[in-house]
Amino acid sequence: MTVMIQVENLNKRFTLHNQGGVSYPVLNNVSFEVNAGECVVLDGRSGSGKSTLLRSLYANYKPQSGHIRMRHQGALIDLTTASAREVLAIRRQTLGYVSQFLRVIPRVSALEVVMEPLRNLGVDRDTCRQRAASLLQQLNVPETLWHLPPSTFSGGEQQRVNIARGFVVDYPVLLLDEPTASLDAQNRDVVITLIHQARQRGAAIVGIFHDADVRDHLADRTIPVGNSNREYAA
Ligand SMILES: Nc1ncnc2c1ncn2[C@@H]1O[C@H](COP(=O)(O)OP(=O)(O)OP(=O)(O)O)[C@@H](O)[C@H]1O
Repeated sequence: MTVMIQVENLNKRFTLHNQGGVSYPVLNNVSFEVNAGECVVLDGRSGSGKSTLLRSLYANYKPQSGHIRMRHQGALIDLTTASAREVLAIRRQTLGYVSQFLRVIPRVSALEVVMEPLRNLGVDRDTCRQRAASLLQQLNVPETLWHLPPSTFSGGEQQRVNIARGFVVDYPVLLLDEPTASLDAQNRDVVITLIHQARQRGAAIVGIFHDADVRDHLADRTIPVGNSNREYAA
């Protein structure tokens, strides 16, 4: 078994500088590992820190202490000490992240939005276009929308464009924050299939899924997230 993600004694605390510096812990000594070909689901009540953990795994948040190691080109690299340049390289080649909402870029078509991560790897335009079109088709995004910027798309259409963008590269590690939240049953099943396929090709997947059905279909394991004894400090 190949360990792809190794989290060790992770501590994350937020400090609200505009609220008199009040600070509170969200993640307390979190440790776990995820192997290639495994899908683990973060489990905890609302506000327990699931998204915070996922964003920390994407190096959006810097923890106060602990380690987050990702296998990138064969070696485990600690994201908590990696340089900005290393983090960008890891995101480009190794680490995919599907957030809850699409970050809409004005004037850029849905097809281009989906193609971009593959283009950034130096893949030729035709291959990128074919791969992006195939994903948009699978996710039932009507072809009439492909050449329009997604800013006017419905919530579910934007989410499907976001999912296509997240799956256009065969990332070795995938982080999924509620990818099925605004989807109907048919499209939810397409996303479940895409996640299954990613797992089968050996991706390590960490997800947040509130839908119990989706969790049951996908979870090899759940990782409890939570801090029942939050202590506030000024
Ligand atoms: N950027 C931030 N600054 C300050 N506090 C934050 C920040 N992000 C999250 N928090 C706080 O950290 C706690 C955990 O939030 P988080 O979004 O990780 O929870 P969650 O488990 O994903 O919740 P949900 O299931 O409702 O989406 C919450 O109390 C939230 O208010």
